[in-house]
Amino acid sequence: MTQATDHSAPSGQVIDMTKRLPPESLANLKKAARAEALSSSAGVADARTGTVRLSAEVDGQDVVIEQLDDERRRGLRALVPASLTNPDVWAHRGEVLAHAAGFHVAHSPVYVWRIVKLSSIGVWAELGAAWGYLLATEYGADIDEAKREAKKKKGFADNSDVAQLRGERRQVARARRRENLTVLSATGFTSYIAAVVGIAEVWGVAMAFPALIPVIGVMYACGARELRRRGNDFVVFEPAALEEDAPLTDAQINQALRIAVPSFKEDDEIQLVGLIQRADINASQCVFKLPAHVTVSKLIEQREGIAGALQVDENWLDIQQDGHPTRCSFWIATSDPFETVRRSPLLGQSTPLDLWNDGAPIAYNKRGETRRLTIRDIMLLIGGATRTGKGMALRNLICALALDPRINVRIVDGKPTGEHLVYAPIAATMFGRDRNRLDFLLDAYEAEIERREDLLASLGESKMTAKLLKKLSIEILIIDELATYTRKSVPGAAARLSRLEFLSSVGAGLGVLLVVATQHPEVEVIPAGLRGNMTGRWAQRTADADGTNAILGKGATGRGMRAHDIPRDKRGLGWLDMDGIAEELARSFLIDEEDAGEASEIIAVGWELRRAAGRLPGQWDDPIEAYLVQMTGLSSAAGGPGGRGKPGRPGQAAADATVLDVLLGAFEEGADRVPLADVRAAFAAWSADQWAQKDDEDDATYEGRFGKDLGARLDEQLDGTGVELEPKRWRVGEGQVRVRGYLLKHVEAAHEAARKIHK
Ligand SMILES: Nc1ncnc2c1ncn2[C@@H]1O[C@H](COP(=O)(O)OP(=O)(O)OP(=O)(O)O)[C@@H](O)[C@H]1O
Repeated sequence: MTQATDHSAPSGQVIDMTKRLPPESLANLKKAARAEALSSSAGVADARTGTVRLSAEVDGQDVVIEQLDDERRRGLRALVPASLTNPDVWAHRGEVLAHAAGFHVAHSPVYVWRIVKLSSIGVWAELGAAWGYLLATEYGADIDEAKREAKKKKGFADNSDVAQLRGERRQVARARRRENLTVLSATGFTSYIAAVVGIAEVWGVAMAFPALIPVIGVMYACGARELRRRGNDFVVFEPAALEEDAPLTDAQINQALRIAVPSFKEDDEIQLVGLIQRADINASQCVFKLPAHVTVSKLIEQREGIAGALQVDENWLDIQQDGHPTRCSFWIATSDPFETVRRSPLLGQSTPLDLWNDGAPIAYNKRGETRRLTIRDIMLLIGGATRTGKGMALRNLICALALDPRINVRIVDGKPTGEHLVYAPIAATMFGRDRNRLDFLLDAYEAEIERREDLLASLGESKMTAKLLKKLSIEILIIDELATYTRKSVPGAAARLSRLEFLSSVGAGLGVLLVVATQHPEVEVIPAGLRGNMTGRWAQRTADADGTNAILGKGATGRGMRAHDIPRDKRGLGWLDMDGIAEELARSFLIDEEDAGEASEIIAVGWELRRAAGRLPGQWDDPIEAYLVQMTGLSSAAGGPGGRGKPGRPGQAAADATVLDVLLGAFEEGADRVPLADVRAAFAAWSADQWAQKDDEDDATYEGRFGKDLGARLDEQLDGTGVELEPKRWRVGEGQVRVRGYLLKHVEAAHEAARKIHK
């Protein structure tokens, strides 16, 4: 019995807490309780739950929760080995039995034929032996020999010896036929035949069959003995376990290892630890010990051969060391373990996650185990061809990040699709396709790294720890389609790459993390230096082996990680290579935003959790966004005004901004003029599609196009005001370099004139 809880309530009043919970929390609680009960050793709902007794039922105590005594409840069960009470073991045994029964029934005509054949051999051999005994045929050889001797020695036939032997044979044969045993056997045999015929006549042939079973059994044994005497192998019943679709047995494993692993010799055998059990609807698993001279690593090397011997795809097999080098955890599926799409465990989550300790659930491996990315020191690289599931991988990650308010998420999209806009409400920073702004963001990150170094030094810490999370958030920068910013032809790519490399090398210890995704896994886009710092790598289907190696590192394909062989229809499946776990195939969970709005749901929960914690964009002083606003006049917090991934003037909806607003925002604080280069940067940050330099555009063409478009848009906005706004020239620095740009007083005048007319 558990102890009554001390509290101050004067009487045993029952409060129904469930009535106070919101419906989805109640549903989650029920789900958790069910899961907890099901995971109990008995696996039934009442195995761990107890009885609640109210004060009316007990003296002197308010509420008593009586829990079943574990020891008493288990009773004898504690003495029985766990493998015998494990329902998965029984399920597997049931499958083996059912399969064996089906197999042998299907093979019964073959068995009947073999038994009849063997019995016929037995009958024939025994009749021959009886015949020889009764006629004393063993004299035949002696008589022949006597005949040959007589001819050879005297030159003419003297058959006296022969006659003597023949006489002797007749005498012996007659004596044998009169022996009691012979008479009895003959009488018994004829009576037995007469009885069988009688039964067949009276009750039918079917009833006579059981009466024939003993004689068939004897004849079968005689036939088997005869074949053994002749040295012939014979098999009547075939082992059901070795059939292609048979459930896993130790016989199968032994046979497969003998075929595929050279060091596993003919007389070697595995030793099962516990029993084979069902692991999933389509899989079995077991643990076994290997002979001392065969290690698990040898089995892993020969994975492909073992799979072939067991007649399954290599990816349906999982072999892991379990403790010492000769103890193996073996898992095999009878169909593709990644066939079924699994939904994210984040769906229905309503409480904050602790990604520092528990990690973000991003994928499942073939055994169905959840793979978690601990947001502590991870730098993740996701690569793969187009439409292979990189976006889904990021969705799993970002949705989990949204649910931990201690993490600042910054998303820089290199693609025009806007697929990440759904995350804007929780994103501390979010913008797309603006490399100038990314450069500013990297400036801010470098400053943040310095700030953190100073802070840690002042606190006497050398790196980020869980305890520091209260003072310092985790910063995570996610760049989708890295190539937009780092391809060689992109202006500033080399400098940007080296800054990203720096960030990935020093950030981890300071809680500044980097995640990049690309569909161009080429050395030019992800050089070895950057890739080497990425402690997590996830290669989804790539175009070729070079692409795989560019993501996973040199020699990855040689080690069996052939991401280019992943089937096209298995989107989201990839080779995951993370520090701390063996490289393995893993498929991202499905979060269906397109048809079911699931990402929006999770982000809404994250938004609420962050709002309550005061960690929504705008609710806290963000030095990084402040720097971006200072440099560009535009904010990209929560995806900028309106959450459209386009930076805008702080406090203004991006959709409503005018070219004059953006131009005004391009002036640095206190500056009376702005050079055209900064104006172009501000416009590109506002709307990259329209104002940023295109990849195939040289500087002169871009500046020409920009000037023309800006002039036209300003004229349009100033139409009817009588005001004209043109760039001016001035000289700067010692060299008196000529610069073109706008003067603040002109822009302000134009802004005011336009405001009046459009009011
Ligand atoms: N784990 C998964 N389970 C089921 N479907 C998935 C999974 N991962 C991706 N998909 C589906 O595959 C398709 C492509 O996914 P996604 O958009 O993530 O690919 P991508 O590599 O980001 O594409 P792009 O190259 O266009 O950016 C989508 O329809 C998505 O729903």
